[in-house]
Amino acid sequence: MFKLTNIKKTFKDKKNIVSALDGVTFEIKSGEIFGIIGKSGVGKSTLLKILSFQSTYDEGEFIFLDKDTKNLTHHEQRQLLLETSYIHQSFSLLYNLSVLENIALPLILRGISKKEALEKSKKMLSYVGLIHKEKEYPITLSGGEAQRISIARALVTQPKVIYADEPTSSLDDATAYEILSLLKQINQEFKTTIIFVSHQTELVKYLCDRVLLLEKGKIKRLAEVKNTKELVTDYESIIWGDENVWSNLYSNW
Ligand SMILES: Nc1ncnc2c1ncn2[C@@H]1O[C@H](COP(=O)(O)OP(=O)(O)OP(=O)(O)O)[C@@H](O)[C@H]1O
Repeated sequence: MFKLTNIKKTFKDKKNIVSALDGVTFEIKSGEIFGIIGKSGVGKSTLLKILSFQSTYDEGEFIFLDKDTKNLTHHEQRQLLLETSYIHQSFSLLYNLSVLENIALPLILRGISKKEALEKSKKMLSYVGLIHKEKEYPITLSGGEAQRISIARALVTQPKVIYADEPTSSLDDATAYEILSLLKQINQEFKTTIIFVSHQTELVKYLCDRVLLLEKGKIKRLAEVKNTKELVTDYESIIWGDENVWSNLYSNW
């Protein structure tokens, strides 16, 4: 689905030239949950911005859905973008729209009638378990609820890929696992490719099929993770349950 070959990206400020990505080559397969990790400043955000078409690259080749992304027309780029969705650490909900309207927004922006958009959004709201919140405004939501709404909004357009940029960084552990379980469920049910950037290593191990470790703009390691396929539905069971998810996570890394 994604094929990057020798991607390079530098930033220039008044004094320095910073090599943010220095010859990065890898592929992401359709239906995969792919993690990107590394210390602060190694190039994770730069890579995610390139993968999600928010930033250009200086050298190399980036193929997405069999299309070379270098010389796309505005229309071609928009068509590719329509296959993608993004969830953020800060949820990025619009606070003057209701929960349901937030979810419907990407559909309305794509020209779908408000009636149809709201119907589809209600289904998504049920899917993420928050139909009782449809008339509420984001200010009333907990962090976990807000992220579920943001996931519903990402999913309502039936994207081929969801970019998840530190989506659990501002959540407590239990809620973070619930959110990752939801992403795992989405991946299993809809075959959505998920690209997950996080510094929370245990969560990366829980969620991802393969993980890319960046160091100073280069790939240090790219390997499969023997993650558990279980969905975490009950936090207590993680710690005290017979099926000890924690020990699976730790022993397989
Ligand atoms: N717009 C920019 N202008 C100048 N330098 C930049 C810019 N964006 C990133 N950089 C530099 O590129 C390097 C990689 O930055 P990047 O944000 O990709 O790292 P990161 O791994 O995402 O870090 P963090 O985990 O702290 O977000 C850093 O040295 C950073 O200072």
